[in-house]
Amino acid sequence: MARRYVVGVGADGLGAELKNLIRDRLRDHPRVAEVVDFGVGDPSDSCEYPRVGIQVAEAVASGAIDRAVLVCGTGIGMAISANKVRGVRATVAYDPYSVERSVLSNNCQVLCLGARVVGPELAWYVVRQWLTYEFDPSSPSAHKIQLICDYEQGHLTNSGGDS
Ligand SMILES: O=C[C@H](O)[C@H](O)COP(=O)(O)O
Repeated sequence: MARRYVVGVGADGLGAELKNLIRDRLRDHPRVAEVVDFGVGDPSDSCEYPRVGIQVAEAVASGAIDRAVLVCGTGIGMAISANKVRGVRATVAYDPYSVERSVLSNNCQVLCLGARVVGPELAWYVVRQWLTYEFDPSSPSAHKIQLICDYEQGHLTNSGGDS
């Protein structure tokens, strides 16, 4: 039996309409146990993207939600904001390979989309594909994620590479 996720959704005004569409469709998705909507719901809402992105990422970090979809104009501001929260890995991705690797290589819990970049059906396709993947903690990628976690905790001492 495939795991079912508690999925958070959030947006600024530019992303509100696409976020609402994704939210409504996620509610009927078999891999989704619950959808938590962090707003904003109205395209005229002037709430800045970092306020929503950080709030949603903190919910991921605390374990209140498993994964999240964040939408702004490009997805970029949401990804930057969410990645500031310790333990959270967020990415913008649209092509199938990047969507797959964002989970299987990078264990990203947050997918960010740009409402001014993709249409609603491609966005929904990407979200559905993203839900099919689950990170394997025993994979060879796991220790690389651990290095990021170590850095976040102040424990990464080597600079790596050729130095
Ligand atoms: O990344 C930021 C988003 O695209 C946001 O929706 C718009 O930000 P701006 O108003 O600063 O361009």
